[in-house]
Amino acid sequence: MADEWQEAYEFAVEVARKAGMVKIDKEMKVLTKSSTVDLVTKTDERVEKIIIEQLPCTESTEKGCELTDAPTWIIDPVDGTTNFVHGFPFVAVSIAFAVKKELEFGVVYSCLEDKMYRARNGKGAFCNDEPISVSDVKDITKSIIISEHGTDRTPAKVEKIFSTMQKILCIPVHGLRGSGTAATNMCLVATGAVEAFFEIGIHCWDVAAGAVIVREAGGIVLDVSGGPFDLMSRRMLSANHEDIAKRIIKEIEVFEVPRDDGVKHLQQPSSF
Ligand SMILES: O=P(O)(O)O[C@H]1[C@H](O)[C@@H](O)[C@H](O)[C@H](O)[C@@H]1O
Ligand SMILES: [Mg+2]
Repeated sequence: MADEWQEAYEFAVEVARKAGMVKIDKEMKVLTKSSTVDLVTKTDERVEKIIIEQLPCTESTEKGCELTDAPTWIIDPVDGTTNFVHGFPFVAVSIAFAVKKELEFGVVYSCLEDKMYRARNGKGAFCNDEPISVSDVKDITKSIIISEHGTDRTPAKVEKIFSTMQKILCIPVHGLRGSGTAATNMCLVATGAVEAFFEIGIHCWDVAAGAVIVREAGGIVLDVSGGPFDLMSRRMLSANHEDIAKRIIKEIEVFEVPRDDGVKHLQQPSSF
C-alpha cells in the first residue's frame, strides 16, 4: 500500500508555515481562558481558523478532547500565547495527527525563530530539513532541564511546582530553563539543547506534536510518574535518556489536574 499519511504530513508542514506568519501586534485583543493568567488572543482564533480551513476533513471540537480511532488532527494554533502577547520571542504553531489513538506525525513551527520541526513515526526528526537528535548526556549534574509553572496559580500547586524545581536545581543541574511554550520546549529536548522537559497541567494540543518529534530524535516521552505517556492526562516528561528521566522523577511532586478527556484520574504504573 502507498505511504498513506505522507501527503497529510507534508501538507501539515505547509499549513504550519502559513499559520506561523503571525505578527506581534501591541493592539491585539487579549482574552482569558481558565484563569486571568491563561491568555488567548484574537490571533489564536484567526490562526486556528486558517489551519482548520486548510486541513482536509476537519471537524472542530470546541471543548474537551476525545481521542477516537478516527484520523484526528490535534492543533495548537499559538503555543506560547503569553509570550506572543508580550513580545517574548518564542511562539509556536503545533500540529499533530493521530490514527487509531496513536500519534502518526508532529509538526512544530517556531515562527519567530523560523524553525520548522517535524517528525513522522519511523522516519526521523528534522529542524529546517536537517536531522536532529537528543543529547547524549546521561549525568544529571551535566544537564539543563526545562519546566514551566503553567497558568494555575493555586498556592498549593505553585508550592509543589517550585519545590520540585528547587530540588532539581540543587541536585545540582547546570541550569533550569523555560521558553514559555511546551511545543518549543520539546523541540529543545529533541535538538539536544536541553536534556529534559516536564510539566503538569499542559494540554494534549501543547505536547502531541512534540511527543513524536522527541521520540523520533531518539528521546523518550513518559508520564511524570515514569509510567507510559498518556496524551489526555495533562502530565508529561520528555527526556534524552532513561537515566535523566529516572533522576527527575525522584524529585517531581505530583499534583492532580483534571484530564483533557474528562475521565477520572487514572493511576499510572511506573516502568522504572
Ligand atoms: O496556552 P498556550 O497554548 O500558550 O500554552 C501553554 C504552554 O505551552 C505551557 O508550557 C505553559 O506552561 C502554559 O501553560 C501555556 O499556557
Ligand atoms: Mg499551547
